[in-house]
Amino acid sequence: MNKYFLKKQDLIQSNIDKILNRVEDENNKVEIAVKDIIERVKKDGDAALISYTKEFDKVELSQLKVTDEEIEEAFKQTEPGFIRVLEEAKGNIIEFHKCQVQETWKKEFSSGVVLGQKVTPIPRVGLYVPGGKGGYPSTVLMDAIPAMVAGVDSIALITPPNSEGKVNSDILAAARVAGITEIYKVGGAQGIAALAYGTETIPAVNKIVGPGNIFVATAKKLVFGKVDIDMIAGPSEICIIANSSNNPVFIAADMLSQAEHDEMASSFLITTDESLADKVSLEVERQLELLPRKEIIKKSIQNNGKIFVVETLEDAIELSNIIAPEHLEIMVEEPFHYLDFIKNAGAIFLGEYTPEPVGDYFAGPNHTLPTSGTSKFSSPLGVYDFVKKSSIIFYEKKSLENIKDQVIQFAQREGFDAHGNTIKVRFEEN
Ligand SMILES: NC(=O)c1ccc[n+]([C@@H]2O[C@H](COP(=O)([O-])OP(=O)(O)OC[C@H]3O[C@@H](n4cnc5c(N)ncnc54)[C@H](O)[C@@H]3O)[C@@H](O)[C@H]2O)c1
Ligand SMILES: N[C@H](CO)Cc1c[nH]c[nH+]1
Ligand SMILES: [Zn+2]
Repeated sequence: MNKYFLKKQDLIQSNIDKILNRVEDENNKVEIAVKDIIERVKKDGDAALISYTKEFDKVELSQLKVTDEEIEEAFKQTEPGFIRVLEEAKGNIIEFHKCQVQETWKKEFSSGVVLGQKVTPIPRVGLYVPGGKGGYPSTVLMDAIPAMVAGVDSIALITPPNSEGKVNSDILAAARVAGITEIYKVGGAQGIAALAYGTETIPAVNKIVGPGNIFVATAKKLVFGKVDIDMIAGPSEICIIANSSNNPVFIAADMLSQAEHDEMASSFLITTDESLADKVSLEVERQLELLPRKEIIKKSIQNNGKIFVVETLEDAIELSNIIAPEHLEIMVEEPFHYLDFIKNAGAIFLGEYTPEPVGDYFAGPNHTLPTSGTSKFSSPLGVYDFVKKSSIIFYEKKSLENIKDQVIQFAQREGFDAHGNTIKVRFEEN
């Protein structure tokens, strides 16, 4: 694994972006391809979806919508033990997300003046659930539950079909557990375009959420404006801060957990201890040979597996804030002590006994998280993503009269007489 020795003066965003290969490429091939896909879906609707599914997922679909019978069948076929796990995870996810609910509020700010904010669920949302090898039933719960807690009325879920033209049965079982019934067998950029612009079969949505590979993340970026999106949730990332007191076996296992997702996933270790860096590097090589997805992992580690050796723990934190990782594990002793200094991370895992996959599957916080440095300005998927707000304003006659001159003066300064007239007609003889 590539090792970098960084001194304090090296900790500059542009340096780190170069090392991480996060430099914007104007000839971005993925973006060019995704633009074409979106245009064709806008023009040809379902026919484009079927054609792209044949090209990318290698399967010819006769229908895009999953039937109720398919959902029931998948649910019945799933081992009861796994349904219980889904139910238990669902319970944890609901409990966590209920804490995010924002209520409508209004209060009398001064006599006869009531102001407030009305919170309303977004009418219709689209959830993306990645295909992946075994599908992502956990993402069904993570995408759907906050939408339901927010009170969204209409929810469509899309996911790529498998080689038999079916949706993975664990995804359907998770959808049944979550209570999602509108499901389409389409993924990638074409699925995102369908949700944004609508096709004969798929009615357009107001907002698209959920993670996916680089094609999905790029398509979400490009349809933003026609619809809202949650964030850029692309290939997974893990960054671990550890020192000599930490176990290299744990660190390597945690790094490999995210490398396993995708050839473009990233795994970083930041440490003050060079001998730990070398132990982790060897341990990664040893453990990956034992894993079934070793070919993907090798590519991911080759592309984006990096170890940074820094001089102090303070530098480690500064570097982590520059990287702004999706997942940050703080393994050092007294991890809570460092929490205040972490500025940018999608999710923060504290201590040696909180490996990242606990958050992927079970703890309750959302696993749909900002990647590629976007945790500098984005948050985990949450109930807040599924609501919008309207301001509430009420003035009694007397209260309006008290402030009439100020409003009229503002209107005059901006040259908007019609604005000022709305006040004048109420208080002056016509
Ligand atoms: N950030 C998060 O919160 C989060 C959560 C879960 C998963 N993930 C990420 O989601 C991703 C899942 O990726 P995946 O590939 O398994 O599933 P995916 O559903 O995201 O992508 C599969 C689709 O990509 C499209 N595609 C593949 N090759 C293409 C090409 N050459 N041209 C155009 N389109 C192409 C196809 O339409 C295919 O159906 C991983 O990167 C994983 O790390 C991220
Ligand atoms: N680590 C992913 C988020 O980046 C979520 C996930 C789902 N299943 C396994 N992992
Ligand atoms: Zn994961």
